[in-house]
Amino acid sequence: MPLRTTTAFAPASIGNLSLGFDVLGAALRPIDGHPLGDSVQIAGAEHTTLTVSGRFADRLPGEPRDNIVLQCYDYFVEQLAKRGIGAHAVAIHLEKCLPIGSGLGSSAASIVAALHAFNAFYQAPFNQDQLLHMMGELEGRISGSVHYDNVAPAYLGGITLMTGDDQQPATILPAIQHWYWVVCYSGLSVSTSAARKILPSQYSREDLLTFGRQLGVFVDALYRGDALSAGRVMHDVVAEPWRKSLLPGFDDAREQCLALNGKAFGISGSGPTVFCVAEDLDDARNIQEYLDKQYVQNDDGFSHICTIPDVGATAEYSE
Ligand SMILES: Nc1ncnc2c1ncn2[C@@H]1O[C@H](COP(=O)(O)OP(=O)(O)OP(=O)(O)O)[C@@H](O)[C@H]1O
Ligand SMILES: N[C@@H](CCO)C(=O)O
Repeated sequence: MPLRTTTAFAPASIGNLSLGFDVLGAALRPIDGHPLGDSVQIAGAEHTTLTVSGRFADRLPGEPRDNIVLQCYDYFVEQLAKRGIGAHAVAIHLEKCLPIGSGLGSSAASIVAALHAFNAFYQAPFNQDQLLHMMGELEGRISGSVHYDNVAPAYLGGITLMTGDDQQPATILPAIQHWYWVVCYSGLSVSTSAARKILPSQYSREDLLTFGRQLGVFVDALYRGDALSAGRVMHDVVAEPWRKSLLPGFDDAREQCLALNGKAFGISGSGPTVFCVAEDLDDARNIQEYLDKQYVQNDDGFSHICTIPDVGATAEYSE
């Protein structure tokens, strides 16, 4: 059967959700209907090439070999070879719409779109958990340590809980259906690897107990649809106290967004994007307006009001 041109899309995501450092993540879909994420197209070719387009394509490494998408291809081909499957040369095109170092899971969206597209192109040699494991490995190369809290929601959709089990790296939790998630990217860039290096290597017993309690309460609250309890425990004792120094205007933004009826406020992934949960669309619009005026620092910045989609990455074929 001839291999058909394949295009995959993977959405932006929030890592950590404040209370779940490295173990919770959520996919994002703007309510205005415009997709927020990266796309990768694969077509059969004589030589393997990578081309790029999209709003943030000019911020990618100049050398194609340094692009994580080409590294995904090499890794995918290695894994195919282990199963005795030969690879074809392909023309790869990345549409890079997420800003790099934004906290919106930009590298994860490229990785997920690429590996989902390769897998679909080769007619699904890997199952969902195997592919997710590969995505985590590639994300680890970029950020300095393997963490799934962007690749898992970008691939699976929903709110995901990382299990620590290679056989099934993530499981999907129920989302609070009426929550709006306002995300605002300031326009600055924060390197995930640098934002991990500034964190302490050890934490106090008090922080350990807070982390465990919050995570337990949050998961229980999601299963019971208890928005009040879920929102109340969204506090970050692991990263935010250290990372907020990298985010100009963070404390003011939190104070104002909570005063505008925000139910929880925090850093998206390693920042500088922040998120605020609102229960009402008018509140979400007021919060967005405030963040656009006060948190955005330059022309690269933007904001969206989002919900959490049930579906993560998608793939389609064309002739
Ligand atoms: N396709 C790609 N998309 C994003 N980053 C890429 C890509 N290819 C290579 N890179 C490089 O990977 C690194 C990504 O850095 P980092 O992990 O800080 O960003 P990020 O994934 O965009 O962040 P975040 O998860 O916070 O959105 C940068 O050095 C960037 O140049
Ligand atoms: N959990 C990761 C997410 C990075 O986007 C971190 O906070 O370092």
